[in-house]
Amino acid sequence: MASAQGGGEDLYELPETEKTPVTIITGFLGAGKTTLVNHILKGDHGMKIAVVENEFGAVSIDDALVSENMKAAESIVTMDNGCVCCTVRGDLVRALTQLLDGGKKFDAVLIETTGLADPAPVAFTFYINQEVGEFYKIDSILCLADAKHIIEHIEEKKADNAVNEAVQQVAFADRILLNKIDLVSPEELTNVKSTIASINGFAEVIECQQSKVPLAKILGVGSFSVEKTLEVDPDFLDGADSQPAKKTKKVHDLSQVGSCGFQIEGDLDDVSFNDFMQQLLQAKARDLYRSKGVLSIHGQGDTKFVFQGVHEQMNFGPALSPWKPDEKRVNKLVFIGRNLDRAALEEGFKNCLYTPLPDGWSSAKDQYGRRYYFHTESKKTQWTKPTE
Ligand SMILES: Nc1nc2c(ncn2[C@@H]2O[C@H](COP(=O)(O)OP(=O)(O)OP(=O)(O)O)[C@@H](O)[C@H]2O)c(=O)[nH]1
Repeated sequence: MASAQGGGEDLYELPETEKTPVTIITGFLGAGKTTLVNHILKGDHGMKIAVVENEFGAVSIDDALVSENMKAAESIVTMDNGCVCCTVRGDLVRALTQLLDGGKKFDAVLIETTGLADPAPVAFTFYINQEVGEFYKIDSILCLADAKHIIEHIEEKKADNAVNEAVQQVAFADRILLNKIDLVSPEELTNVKSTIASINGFAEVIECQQSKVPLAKILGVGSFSVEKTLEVDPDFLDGADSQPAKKTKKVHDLSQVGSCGFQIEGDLDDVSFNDFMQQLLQAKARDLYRSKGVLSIHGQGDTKFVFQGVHEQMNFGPALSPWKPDEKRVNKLVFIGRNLDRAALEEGFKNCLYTPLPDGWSSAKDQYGRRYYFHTESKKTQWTKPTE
């Protein structure tokens, strides 16, 4: 068998203390993983940290949302070729070996998995791949849990042979950051803590907001233990000494979960966009796990807007930097969720594009923020946008 930290014979030459510690950051979509990565990078630790990122979604938005803080990372490798747990032996191995090829020595590596990743195959990579196992060791598997939404995801029914990613993420963690406690009542907090404890009674649970936790509690903690992992998943190391294909486990079934990414050039009409999002949330907040966008709004000069949503929770505001003078105004939007109607979403988004009004028409907003249209000469007034 290949090297197994905390057990088994170690066939690799590099002593454990020389290996680069890797923190695997898991947690369902929108739980606060990127917020945690930013918190770590901004920390006053003097460590050289590399980040391996993985996005589930056709349009890459995270770059626009986190670029400023990411400058603090020594190196960033992005894997956008599907989900890290499904392509694990390809993308992840490549990303980690790419860091080695760069010749820099890092004090820590953070792997931010997608919210839909099953952490087991990610951790397994450290045992199946000789080069990865030789130079890296898992320091800890951290799971971000959104105190407001995690129970919903844990209770979600899956096909018999399919993994519930939210359960797996909690089960495999050796540290659980129970985030967004500002969004729950004390009773809800107690309830979510007992649900987590019923899945994983071994991991330390740290309550937090905005993923803010003392770094000493999460980095260099050496809390990953292969023995504990084997308690959760007795088959964890099956196949580690032979072919990866031997490891047949529950399937990672994302058949109903999809990512819809759209890009349109131009400016958006703010009222139309608001209406579009409100209607979407009214109809689908439960199924809409995650939404992210970068927008150019008509009448707002060079301000670039970003928004981030987790179910019905939406944050909207100016981006870290404005549109550059020569930058194309491309609005990007990504929705991730269950049973999403791509065509309807695309149509709805396209209808938000600002188009000039016909001659003589003007518009204003009433006291409720609703837009109405009026003809400057005839004084005709209407709610719908005039076409001529
Ligand atoms: N109210 C509240 N919002 C939070 C908290 N922590 C993070 N958020 C917000 O939750 C949203 C999602 O946070 P991210 O850090 O992007 O979550 P993520 O897990 O990286 O999301 P994915 O990469 O899409 O899976 C953002 O809008 C954050 O600002 C918190 O403690 N309270």
